[in-house]
Amino acid sequence: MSSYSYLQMYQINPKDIKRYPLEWNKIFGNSNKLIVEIGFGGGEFLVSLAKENNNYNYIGIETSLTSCHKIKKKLFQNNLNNIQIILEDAKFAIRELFSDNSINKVIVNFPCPWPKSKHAKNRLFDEKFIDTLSSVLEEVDGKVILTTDVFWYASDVKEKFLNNGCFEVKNISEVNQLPFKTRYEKKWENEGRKKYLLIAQKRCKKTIKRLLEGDFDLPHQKIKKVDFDKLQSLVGFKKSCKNKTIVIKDIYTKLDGSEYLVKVFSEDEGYIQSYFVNVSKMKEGWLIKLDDIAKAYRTPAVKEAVNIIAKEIEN
Ligand SMILES: C[S@@+](CC[C@H](N)C(=O)[O-])C[C@H]1O[C@@H](n2cnc3c(N)ncnc32)[C@H](O)[C@@H]1O
Repeated sequence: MSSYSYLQMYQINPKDIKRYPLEWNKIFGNSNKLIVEIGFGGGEFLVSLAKENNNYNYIGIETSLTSCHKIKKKLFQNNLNNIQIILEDAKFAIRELFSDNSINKVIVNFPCPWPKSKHAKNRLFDEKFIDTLSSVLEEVDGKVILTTDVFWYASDVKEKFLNNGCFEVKNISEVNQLPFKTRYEKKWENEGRKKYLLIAQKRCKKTIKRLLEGDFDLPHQKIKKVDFDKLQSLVGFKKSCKNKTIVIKDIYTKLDGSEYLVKVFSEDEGYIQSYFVNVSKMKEGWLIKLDDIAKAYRTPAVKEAVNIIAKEIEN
């Protein structure tokens, strides 16, 4: 296992990252091609794939902490060091943590289709995510392999890949079984459902704009004096502008009044983070900064939150 401290099996600590996207070759300690599975669930597929073929590096991305715990056990049991696990929303992780032209295959097995139109925003494959894929997949050879039990979902994703203009998409085909059975495959088999395979292959050169570009210094501001009434009245503050939203939920005070913690929720293009901004007394004036314990990516909304708090409370 590599000595990179920001990737301790699955929890990335943005505080330790000096450069985005991540340098996966250095993390794995070799230059093998990358295969990413999104939503690996029980991890059956990813672990079997990594056991079978050691010539690739594998990355699993999941939003479920339980799934990450489960796969971690399997990695230890099988002594596998060619898999890294990321606990994160794949739409964010794939865009911010992978450079252009860096992933050989993205595999998605039985994603939730979110059938109701009011839930459509939760579907993994939307126009923006497909645009991300058009940049991070390897040119010419890079592929997305989707298996689903829902035909309309496969058709919908196919149309989105075609509309993007960067992909050659094969006809949706019915498959008997995956090379390694997943929990959901078993579940749908027991219900007698069919399985559909969609393969989209990248056919262009593309780059996209990322949130985590530029400077990653700890966001901070200094002011001479604090207006404490204004500070207390910040609870409930909300501001939205240019794909960013900042909401202040609460303020906690140290008993001696020398330090305040402002609880913030912020959103960049749909990616939500929650963290504290620290307001603390210095020898001269006050320092407003992202709190040291915050595990927040230093996105534009996080920087904006620090700037807004400083501006709003200055006396
Ligand atoms: C229906 S389950 C399928 C699990 C597994 N692939 C299987 O076939 O058994 C979908 C999985 O995707 C994960 N998931 C959903 N949205 C995600 C996202 N945006 N990023 C990463 N994982 C996601 C869920 O936590 C869940 O474990």
